[in-house]
Amino acid sequence: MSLFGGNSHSISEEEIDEYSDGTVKLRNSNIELMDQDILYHLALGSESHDLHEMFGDVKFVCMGGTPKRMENFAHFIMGEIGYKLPAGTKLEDISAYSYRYSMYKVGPVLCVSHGMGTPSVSILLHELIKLMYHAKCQDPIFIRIGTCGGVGVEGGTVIITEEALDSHMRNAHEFTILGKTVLRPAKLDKKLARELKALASEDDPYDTIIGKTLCTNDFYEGQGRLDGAFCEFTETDKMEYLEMLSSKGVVNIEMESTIFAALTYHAGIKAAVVCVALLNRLNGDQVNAPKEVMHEWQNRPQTLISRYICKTLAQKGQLKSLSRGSIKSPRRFKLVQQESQAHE
Ligand SMILES: O=P(O)(O)O[C@H]1O[C@H](CO)[C@@H](O)[C@H]1O
Ligand SMILES: O=c1cc[nH]c(=O)[nH]1
Repeated sequence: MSLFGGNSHSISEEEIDEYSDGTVKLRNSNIELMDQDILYHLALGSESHDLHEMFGDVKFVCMGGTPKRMENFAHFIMGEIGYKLPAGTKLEDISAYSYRYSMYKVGPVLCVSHGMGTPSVSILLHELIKLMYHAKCQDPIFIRIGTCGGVGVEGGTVIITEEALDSHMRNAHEFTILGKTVLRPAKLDKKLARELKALASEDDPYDTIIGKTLCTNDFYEGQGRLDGAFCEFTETDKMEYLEMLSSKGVVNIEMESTIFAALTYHAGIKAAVVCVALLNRLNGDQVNAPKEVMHEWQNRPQTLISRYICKTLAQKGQLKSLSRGSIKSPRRFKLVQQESQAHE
């Protein structure tokens, strides 16, 4: 019997046909009937802003927990794809006046902070999916660039999620809608995950692996930590739990992957989750690596995603046009191309 019973709505073959022009179709007919759609938490609206003009060229929507990480990523990707801002302008936080999320646009790349945990990511995804719809974006890809705890995996390792599991080990996300439980499949794009893995280089001074990710609703008790304000289990209980996770192929734990996978899949949008481990949970609970070390670690998923974006744009012949003739780091990109071809 299907995990999703009668209340799930996974995409059928006919529905996939709906997406064949590449634009994002909303599965909510109410939106079309509204005079305007206010994307409240992004400080944008379908009448107050020309969303097609502002965002119609977006191809990659990259998300991560903190505003600073996403601002850094925006600057980094700008250099990598050689994007030049119009003269006299600087990178601005488009959603600054929402005081909720931060959003930066670098040509076809949107960089958005999502906060911590399911409710925060869920609200953002509803509004970003509607933004893609209003802007008539074609085939956007959503990528979460995060941090996590490794399970048998050392700090600094980059982990690409192949399957997101909830705390009951289901490849699904549980919603409560009108007081009823609705389970939706939490499917990420397997081909995209493999493509990302192929962009890891043997010269990278760290490992990049693919595995299952456990998504929890809490950082402390929910992830089996002994160091929260409360703890009603023993160290032995914790280790048995982590070993059980490991025996089922779980390599990391974080807090957004199932909702991210479930909502993007429900919208027919290809998605991936790439996180760097901040510690190996088999060795402890406290995140105590030095700040500079953690900062460098957090660049690693960004490097992988940048390789993917550069490769995709180059394949479409769009890399040079972004920089109006000058690719800032051609040597680096050539290297990346060689690496990915070698892996293919
Ligand atoms: O680094 P980010 O993207 O915030 O993700 C991870 O870090 C937070 C916990 O510290 C959780 O949101 C978890 O999923
Ligand atoms: O252990 C960790 C580290 C980062 N993020 C998490 O959710 N858990």
